[in-house]
Order: sequence, then structure tokens, then C-alpha cells
Amino acid sequence: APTAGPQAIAALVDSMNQRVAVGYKVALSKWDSGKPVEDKPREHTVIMAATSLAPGYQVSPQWAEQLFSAQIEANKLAQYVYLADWAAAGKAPGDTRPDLLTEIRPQLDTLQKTLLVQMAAAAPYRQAAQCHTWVARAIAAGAPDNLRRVALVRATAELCTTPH
Ligand SMILES: O=C(O)C(=O)C[C@]1(C(=O)O)C=C[C@@H](O)C=C1
Repeated sequence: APTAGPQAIAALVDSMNQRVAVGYKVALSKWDSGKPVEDKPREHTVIMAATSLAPGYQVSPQWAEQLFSAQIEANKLAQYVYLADWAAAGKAPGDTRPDLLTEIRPQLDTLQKTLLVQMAAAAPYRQAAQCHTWVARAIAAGAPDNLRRVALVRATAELCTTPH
């Protein structure tokens, strides 16, 4: 059987998967509030937090900026698709809505620290010849549906430093 690859890669992709899952709740809150998906000041806050925390986690600020930019792009992609589906249906699911500012963003902030810990652990594998294979298998194993798979492909772009 093909190996799943290093646990450090699997753990990192799992947390990215959790972050995209939070994007579903963000989209529900934006459906209700009518706020745009894209919030540039918040993106700036997320990236600034990542780059300033990174050295404390033995992660380079450059990689933190790149990786968290990819997480934000993946999150927006998923939100746009959820909102388009709900627009087509004329209604959104009735799930309980957590509050964006007091509940959802703090979850994303907590995940940011988890991701930074896992980035440090995964860093050595970025240059491995099998990196793309490991990442692709972690996505295939973890994505519950096609949208989450596409979002994870976006979230993991530039994770491996080797060419395909
Ligand atoms: O916090 C939000 O409002 C989100 O939509 C989440 C998020 C993110 O991924 O961190 C994504 C898009 C926004 O432009 C800002 C931040």
C-alpha cells in the first residue's frame, strides 16, 4: 500500500482542513450580515499576526506570509461557492450561527498558532521529492467533499518547494 507520508504533513493538512471548515461558518455569518467575503483589513491583521508570531515558532516570516495568504485564498474560494449555492437555492442552511467577531475569528486565531507549530514540524519535508505526493494523499484522505478538496489544493499551493 502507498505510504501516507510523514505525520507532520498529514497534521498540517488536517489543520488547513479545519480552517476551511470554519469558512463554512464564516459564509453563514456573511449570508446573514450581507458583509462581503473579502475583508482586507482583517486579512492584513491575520498576515501581520502570522509574520510577527512566526519566529517564536521557528518559522520564517516569509513562509508564514505565503502560507497564511494561501489559507485566506482557500477560505474565500470556499465562501464564494457556499454563498453561490445558497443564492441559487434562495436560502442558506439553518445551522446555528456563531458570531464572526467574538466566536469565529477567535477560532481562526487559535488555529493560526496550531498551524505555526505544525509548519515548523513539516518544514524539513517541503524539499522532499515525494512532498507533492504526500500532500495530495493527505488531501484525498481528509477532504469530505469536492469543494473542500479544491479548497485544500489551494491552501497547500506552494507548500512543497520542489517542482512537480
Ligand atoms: O474573517 C473573515 O471575515 C473571513 O472571511 C476569513 C478570512 C480568513 O481566511 O482569515 C477570509 C477572507 C477575508 O478577507 C478575511 C479573513
